[in-house]
Amino acid sequence: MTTKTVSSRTIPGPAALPLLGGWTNMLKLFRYPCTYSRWLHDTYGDVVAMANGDPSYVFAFGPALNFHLLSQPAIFEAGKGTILKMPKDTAWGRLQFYNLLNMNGEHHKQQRHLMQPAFHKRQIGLYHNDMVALTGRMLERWQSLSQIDLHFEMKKLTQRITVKTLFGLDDEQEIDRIGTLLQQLIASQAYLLYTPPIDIPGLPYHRMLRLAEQLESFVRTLIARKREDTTSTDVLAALVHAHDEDGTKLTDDELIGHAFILYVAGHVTTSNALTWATFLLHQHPHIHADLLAELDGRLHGDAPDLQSLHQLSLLDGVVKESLRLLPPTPTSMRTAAAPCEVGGFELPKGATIFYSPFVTHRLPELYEDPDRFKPERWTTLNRTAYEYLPFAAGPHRCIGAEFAQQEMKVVLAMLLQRYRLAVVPNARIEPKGSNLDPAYGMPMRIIPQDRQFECIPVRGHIHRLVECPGM
Ligand code: HEM
Repeated sequence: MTTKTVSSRTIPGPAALPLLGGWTNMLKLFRYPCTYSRWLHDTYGDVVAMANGDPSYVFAFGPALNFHLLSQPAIFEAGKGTILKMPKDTAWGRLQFYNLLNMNGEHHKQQRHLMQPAFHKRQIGLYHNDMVALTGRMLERWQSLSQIDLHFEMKKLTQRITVKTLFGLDDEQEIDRIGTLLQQLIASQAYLLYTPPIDIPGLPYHRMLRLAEQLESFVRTLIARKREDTTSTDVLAALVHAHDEDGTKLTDDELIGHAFILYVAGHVTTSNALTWATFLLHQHPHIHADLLAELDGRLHGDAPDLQSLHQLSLLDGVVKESLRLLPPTPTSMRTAAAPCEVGGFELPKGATIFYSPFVTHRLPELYEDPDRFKPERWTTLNRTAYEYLPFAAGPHRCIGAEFAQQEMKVVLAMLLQRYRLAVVPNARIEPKGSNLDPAYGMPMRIIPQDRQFECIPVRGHIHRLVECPGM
């Protein structure tokens, strides 16, 4: 066993403003997770305190500290937001309690073990037809349009794919109705930061509880249906029938909580990843042309089947590289379950430790020309789980990683063969917030695929994040 020397030095980092403490620095991090975290790393090094050296809020950078943090779940716990204090005997409390992202230890291990088969490669193959059908319907609809907000369209598509594959619904109106209910529920969470959790009509908390009850009742009915029907191939059906070696199954409350978090964790991240991948391709006409040649050569205008998805190596590189450059979860965090050591500094129990896939992905010692979009690098490059981690690493690694990559490939392959999207000239392009949403959308003109690839100049914060030849 190696003994670590613990430093008595103050942890380096930015100063905090009087009275406001570290809040202004936190706000900068939540608003600009990429540029701010990169500045912290460049200025202060691998371990940074967010305010005046306070060890309760620190940032840990680089593959070695990613490993330290993510491979020791007993010391560095996931989740632990304030929402966990919500009463567990409400519909909303149950949704939060039965949520992989908030679970730790044996409980997390057991629940994850039960959920894993629903995300096995073979099982994800069963969701393929839904991904193709819903993408095809969106592309048909685009035929009558000349301009779209690609981000809005991708959100709608991934929302539909998630609801369809999760619940196995066939009726499009029902898919949209449940999608809207889930969206309203997510949006109502934001009010919890400003308003008291008091269940009185008219207050946001009351509204949130009623929405959670509606969702709960809808999923309970579906669960009952799926228990009867052993032929369904959706995620919920797989979870309903999943069991441990000793026969243990997921309870209804657990199933409802997992269904909700799969929706929350699955669609925003994937829609942003698709938006940025498409944008990056349009800023790189040569790569765009090469990718279309690869798709033409294998698919001849058709939707990809599962087998051909594995043969499209440039498409694979494009997906990997866009997730490297603009990962939809650029930073995340863990909480110290006990006093601990990080990078030679002692941290107290309860300390919040942030880590950054984004900064790791931009380290020049790991990635040559780190700010350039070079999908071809992935034909020879091999990186460890802690050096390339758009889906995190360790026991909480994204359970939907294969699902998301399959979905991205299906959508990109179908979209690019049919249309050439061109960014509206001079559009303001700015990835912001904890999921890198394009803050001003992604306005694009729709042109039937004519292979006249061009790089159209844009303005905005994106120039600080990606070096494009034409930008
Ligand atoms: C490009 C798309 C996606 C990205 C970039 C992404 C990223 C991540 C990351 C970084 C984490 C770990 C967070 C942490 O603990 O620090 C995570 C966890 C998770 N993701 Fe994803 N995700 C994506 C798509 C999906 C999809 C499609 C699903 C479901 C269908 C999903 C479900 C989950 C769940 C349930 C967890 C919690 C896992 C656990 O705690 O054991 N994600 N994701």
